[in-house]
Amino acid sequence: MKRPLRIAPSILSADFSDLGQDVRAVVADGADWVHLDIMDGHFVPNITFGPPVVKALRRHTDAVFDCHLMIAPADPYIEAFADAGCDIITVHQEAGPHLHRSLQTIRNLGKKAGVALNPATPVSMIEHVIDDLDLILIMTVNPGFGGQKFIPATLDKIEQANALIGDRPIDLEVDGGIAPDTVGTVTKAGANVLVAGSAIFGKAVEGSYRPPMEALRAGEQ
Ligand SMILES: O=C(CO)[C@H](O)[C@H](O)COP(=O)(O)O
Ligand SMILES: [Fe+2]
Repeated sequence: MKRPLRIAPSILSADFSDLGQDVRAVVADGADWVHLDIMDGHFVPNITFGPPVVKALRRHTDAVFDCHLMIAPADPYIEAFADAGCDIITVHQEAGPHLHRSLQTIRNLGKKAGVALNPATPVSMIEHVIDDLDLILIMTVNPGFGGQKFIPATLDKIEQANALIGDRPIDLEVDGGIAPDTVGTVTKAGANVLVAGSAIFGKAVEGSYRPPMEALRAGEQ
């Protein structure tokens, strides 16, 4: 069963002084989801924003908010992000000792549950929670910053995650260094959700995000 290709622009590379406008623009130009990077300055060496900003952005669009929590611990904040308007809540496997509990908390709040794996974390770490997942996020850079170079060693993990998913209705997302020149290999390996920040917000053509998103779609293999 082939999963549909989705483009999820990461607003980490958007204009932080005018996020509402950039979110509206990228959705109007054809984004499937909006990817929100939540960083705490502890799990990753960078700080972004929390539930109040998610809530403020929620007023600008009905698009799916794909929320990537790079925070540890995550559990105390899951409900706040759900209430703020996240649709998909992804926690890192490395963020705490009770992944199964985190995923159940997310689903019990009526949200889709995702797990993210850092480049050094093996796919085998999530074998026993596979039926508790709606999304697997394979980090293709070390989390914390936009504009980094894709790590080719993560391709094997995309293939392994794709095999683990099998026919289950689970999205396979990649995040970091995704650009027209890397889309082919990651989609061939099985990824169907492409997160991209700098390759979309840094590549507008005459103010439109449509051309860079079309360039990503065109790279699918
Ligand atoms: O989670 C992230 C960083 O931790 C971002 O989603 C990701 O880096 C997007 O940026 P780019 O497409 O520029 O690599
Ligand atoms: Fe992300």
